[in-house]
Amino acid sequence: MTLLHLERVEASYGAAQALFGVDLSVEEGEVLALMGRNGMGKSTTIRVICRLMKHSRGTVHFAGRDLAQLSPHAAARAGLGLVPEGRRVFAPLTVRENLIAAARPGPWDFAKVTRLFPRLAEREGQVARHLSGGEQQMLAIGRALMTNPRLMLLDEATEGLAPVVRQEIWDALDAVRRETGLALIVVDKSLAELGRIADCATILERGRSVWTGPMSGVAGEVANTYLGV
Ligand SMILES: Nc1ncnc2c1ncn2[C@@H]1O[C@H](COP(=O)(O)OP(=O)(O)OP(=O)(O)O)[C@@H](O)[C@H]1O
Repeated sequence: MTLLHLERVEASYGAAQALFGVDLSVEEGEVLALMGRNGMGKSTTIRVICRLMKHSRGTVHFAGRDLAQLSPHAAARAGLGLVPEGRRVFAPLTVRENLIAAARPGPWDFAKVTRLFPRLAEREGQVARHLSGGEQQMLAIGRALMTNPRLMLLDEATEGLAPVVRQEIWDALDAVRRETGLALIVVDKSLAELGRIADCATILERGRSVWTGPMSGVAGEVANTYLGV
């Protein structure tokens, strides 16, 4: 079943149009890599899906529902779990408080999230501002999982982290998708790491979807033309 479907979506920042026609679909249990060079509209697309920004044209449907009139809060309640750019956690709260504050009913709870990220279990009483960057990112992912989303969106979840920590996060996401079949949209610069986890890809160029296909197709001429790699 199609979980998320965007058709000819356009969106602007004031007078500056950023999206000119984004089409994408995510099926239940599917991992979609949203790709494109810098400034091509990936984060804006994520914002539109999560209702942090309104679209001016086109349609956004999630689980059969038109999202046009939804607030960000209502979108979260409808099952969209965002891990935003820049590791947003509540700095003065402990790891446990951060997780519990996000909790909504479903299979993901404190025990399950801390089994996925044992480092969070070890630091459950520590305030978030004293965590390392990687631990803060694990906490941001943990918070999104605690909302028990139907679709989790990760915008540059491993940016700026050491390779060993990146690996730990990708392994955890891989386990989430294998064990629970949670659908994901992942934005990341690393083609190799996306190749490990994504089933399919949509590539944006200047705010438009220009290529959609299986992740294995993002190689050779496609990667060269649209991603410059
Ligand atoms: N807050 C903003 N105000 C005005 N324009 C913006 C704003 N944020 C992004 N833009 C513009 O919208 C376009 C798409 O930006 P967006 O951040 O969605 O791209 P991106 O593909 O996520 O890029 P990156 O890989 O660099 O994060 C760009 O031209 C960008 O300059």
